[in-house]
This record gives sequence, C-alpha cells and structure tokens, in this order.
Amino acid sequence: MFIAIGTKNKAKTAAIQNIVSKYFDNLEFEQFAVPSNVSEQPFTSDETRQGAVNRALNTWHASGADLNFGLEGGVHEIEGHMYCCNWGAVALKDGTVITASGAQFLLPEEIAEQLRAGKELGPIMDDYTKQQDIRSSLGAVGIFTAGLVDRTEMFEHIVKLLIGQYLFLSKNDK
Ligand SMILES: O=P(O)(O)OP(=O)(O)OP(=O)(O)OC[C@H]1O[C@@H](n2cnc3c(O)ncnc32)[C@H](O)[C@@H]1O
Ligand SMILES: [Mg+2]
Repeated sequence: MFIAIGTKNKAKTAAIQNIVSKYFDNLEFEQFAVPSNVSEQPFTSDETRQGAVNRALNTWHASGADLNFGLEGGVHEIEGHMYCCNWGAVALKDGTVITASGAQFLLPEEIAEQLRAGKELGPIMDDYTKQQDIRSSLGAVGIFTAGLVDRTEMFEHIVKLLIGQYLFLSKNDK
C-alpha cells in the first residue's frame, strides 16, 4: 500500500506513520512538500480545514497513492480567546476526501497578541521557548500542556479518526 504524506514536518509525518502502521501491512511511505493554498497562518477553523483538504488533494495529484494525507494547524478566536485548532484530510485513490478535526487548546494572551499582530505561531513559539523548530517536535500543544500531549500525539488522534472513517466506508461499501 502506497501512503503519501503531504508535508516534510517530522511531528506530522511521525503521526501518520505511527497510526497507519498499526492498521495496514506492506507499506511504502513518501513525503511530498505540497502547498496548503491557504495563509501560512490560517486564522479560522474553516481555513485550517481547507488547508488540510488542499494538502491531501495536492498530494494525491503528485503521487496517485492509495492514501494521501494532509494535516494542518491553525488558530481561531472564540469570545476573545485564541485557540490553536487542528484538521486532517485523507484523499483516497479515487479522489474521495475524508476529513476530521482534532484537539483545540487555549493559547496564552501574550501569544494571541503576537498572532493578532500578524506573526506566525511557529516563530512565536521558538522565541517563547528559546528553542528551534518546536513545531516539529513538542509543538505549542506540548509546551502549553506541560508535555502531556505533544504535536505528534495530537495529530495521531486525527489520523486515527481519518483511517477509522475510511475503514467504515470500505466495510459498508459507501
Ligand atoms: O511544514 P508544514 O506541514 O507546513 O508544518 P507547519 O509546522 O508549518 O504546520 P502548519 O503549516 O500546519 O501550521 C500553520 C502555522 O501554525 C504554526 N503552528 C501550528 N501548530 C503549531 C504548533 O503546535 N507549534 C508551533 N507552531 C505551530 C506553524 O508553524 C505555521 O506557522
Ligand atoms: Mg506550514
């Protein structure tokens, strides 16, 4: 089974490899650096979902693989509070797209202010932690949950939802 991954980000890639390997055999993985065709920093849940769908479809066009994954992180505001939100999509070999969203968690106001000023969460988190490339390891979620949930674990849940929906559709011949 050929599995295409629409990112080079290590945290997202690990999530896809970890979960897909649990449910399928004879796997070949390949990463594709495809565009999301949305803002570098999505600012609504809708835009974040669209980024995941675009990545899945762009990966499908590039690979023709059996399963084509797109994962996207973004932020959105509810009643003045800024949340990080996360979406995933998988495009099947025939172009059908399945979507699922994942965890949302509150970002501290000092992070929210910088996002409103137009900065991206990735560099904001590197400044905040004085570390490099946090988005490829713990992620903002890892930092703001004291390491209880890292970015890979958060995306693993989304990938599990996507594969579960795919298996349901296959079994029920939908
Ligand atoms: O290489 P890609 O796949 O693009 O991975 P990415 O880390 O840039 O992730 P996204 O494009 O999906 O996320 C959109 C923006 O939000 C940032 N971001 C999202 N979730 C984050 C997290 O948990 N930690 C740090 N930055 C995050 C990210 O750096 C981007 O600026
Ligand atoms: Mg990105």
